[in-house]
Amino acid sequence: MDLKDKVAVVTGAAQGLGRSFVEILLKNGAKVALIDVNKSVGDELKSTLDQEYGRDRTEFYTADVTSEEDFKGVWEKIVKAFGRIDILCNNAGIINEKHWEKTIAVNLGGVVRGTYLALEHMKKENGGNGGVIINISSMAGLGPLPMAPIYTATKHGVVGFSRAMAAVSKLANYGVRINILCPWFVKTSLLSNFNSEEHIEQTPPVKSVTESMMQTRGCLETDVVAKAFLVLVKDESKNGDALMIDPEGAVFITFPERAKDLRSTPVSLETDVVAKAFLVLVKDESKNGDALMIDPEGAVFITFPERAKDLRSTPVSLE
Ligand SMILES: NC(=O)C1=CN([C@@H]2O[C@H](COP(=O)(O)OP(=O)(O)OC[C@H]3O[C@@H](n4cnc5c(N)ncnc54)[C@H](O)[C@@H]3O)[C@@H](O)[C@H]2O)C=CC1
Ligand SMILES: CC/C=C\C[C@H](O)C(=O)/C=C/C=C/C=C\C=C\[C@@H](O)C/C=C\CCC(=O)O
Repeated sequence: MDLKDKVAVVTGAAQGLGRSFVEILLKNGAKVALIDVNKSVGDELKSTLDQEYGRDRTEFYTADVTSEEDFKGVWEKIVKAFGRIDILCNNAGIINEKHWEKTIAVNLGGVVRGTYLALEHMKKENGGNGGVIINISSMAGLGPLPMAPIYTATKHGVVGFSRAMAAVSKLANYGVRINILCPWFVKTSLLSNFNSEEHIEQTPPVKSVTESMMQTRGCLETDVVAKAFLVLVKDESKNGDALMIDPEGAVFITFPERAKDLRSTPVSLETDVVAKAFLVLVKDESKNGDALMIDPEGAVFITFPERAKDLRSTPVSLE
């Protein structure tokens, strides 16, 4: 995809990764509508971008992605102002394990809302021009972070939802690609706020797992993650793909095509199988964090990769 004169929308655009996605889109010739709930920081960025790129390349809109009225309202303003939207980056996200309903509303609800708004505008059956949607997950969307189970759940949800919607778009010939970006820890205020504020109630051993991960392998800079984002925007062969990036580089994840393709261990059951399967999970005291899948062929314990890094993948160059 050539980005010259294309129109992009980025949520959570005022700082951190969202700001880096805005800047790499501008550097590649696109016009960008910035959406963020933080008006003061957003206005400040808009004036900075005006000086560097000119006033006609960007607009800033204050909106909360958890609000249908807000998000839909600014979406309609953006279409009116720019005439079209070709790219959407659902980037807005928070981490707060105590106020977990809000975390789910922003990290998953906001992605769902943005994806649906974009598909209604972009899909060819509605007279749209097609386009691409990049949903920002995390490596916590590929492997569980013990100190952030809610955050992990929302990021796993972004991966599952995006892969399912990419399949819908392909089957229905929407002409819209939907891809997922899964970064390691990145130096932004989300990460620093998380470390400094009491978002969660965790025992020391749980906290040390995450802290040791950052200490041993470091954190990414936003501009490196933005290069991975650009690969997902521009590569028109990618739909339903997840690009994972950590200090060792970027790799496309190879997911099993179907649940049946996951590695597994059979479990014997007789009649009344679903209740029997339930009882196995209740009674077997060796099981914790285990998933028992049951279908007409029987019941199997799924063998998940221990860590995101253990998933099959294909390296990609970001130069
Ligand atoms: N920083 C990290 O270590 C990683 C971050 N991510 C994800 O990347 C995305 C961006 O994160 P960061 O740049 O680190 O965070 P950040 O906190 O630096 O920036 C997030 C932006 O989203 C905005 N925002 C928050 N809630 C919103 C809402 N309801 N409506 C509209 N805007 C809202 C904030 O005002 C802020 O400007 C998030 O989805 C996060 O989960 C993924 C992996 C690693
Ligand atoms: C605690 C969350 C802090 C910040 C959230 C940040 O926004 C983010 O999304 C960071 C994600 C980083 C994830 C990094 C690696 C995840 C690996 C998973 O497979 C977890 C698996 C096990 C942890 C121990 C290990 O050896 O990897």
